Amino acid sequence: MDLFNNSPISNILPFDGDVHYYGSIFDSKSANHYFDQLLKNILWQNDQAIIFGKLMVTKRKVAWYGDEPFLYTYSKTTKSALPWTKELLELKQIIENQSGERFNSCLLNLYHTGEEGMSWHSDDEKDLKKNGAIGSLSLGAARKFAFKHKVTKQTVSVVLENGSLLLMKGSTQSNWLHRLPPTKKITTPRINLTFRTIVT
Ligand SMILES: O=C(O)CCC(=O)C(=O)O
Ligand SMILES: [Fe+2]
Repeated sequence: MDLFNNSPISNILPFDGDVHYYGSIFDSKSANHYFDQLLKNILWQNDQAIIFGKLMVTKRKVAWYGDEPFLYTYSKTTKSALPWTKELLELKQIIENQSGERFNSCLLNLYHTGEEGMSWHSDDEKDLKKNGAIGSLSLGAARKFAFKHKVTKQTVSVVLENGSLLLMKGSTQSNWLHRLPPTKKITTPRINLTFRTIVT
């Protein structure tokens, strides 16, 4: 772990939200270790999405883990959380220590290449704690991540590096959308973990 590169940094949003980019919190050896373990040990499944009113299977893979078999509903599908793996519990602990927040669940995404991304949305489902923090850990290929204000349409973007932590909190999800834009320039995979709090 890089203990010298983790001082709380300033808010990257100009108003109406709180987003902190910590940069890489792991050296590349640990980041690669976690990437390999997660690729192997997570139960990756194709996601479903409603696109132009039609239920489609996405290329991106997802997984859902938590303290309890929490039900999480989005895009009209409901998933029950699987029990934490050893690596996920280690990562949860590290991110809780870094951020000073507590989480009870984690949604994982596997993007095989840059051509897979995620379109504009906010993580404001009713199962999630209102204004709860979301800790986002990125492993593998560096990808651009963008925010767009729901009213002013102002955008802000940040590159999420291998081993990096991004913390979204406060009113961010109420006021801003975010997305992972697709790009043909990146041909290698990326895993993203978003640690969340489900209301119990
Ligand atoms: O892949 C990412 O960095 C973001 C994923 C995301 O926004 C989500 O899972 O809600
Ligand atoms: Fe999200």
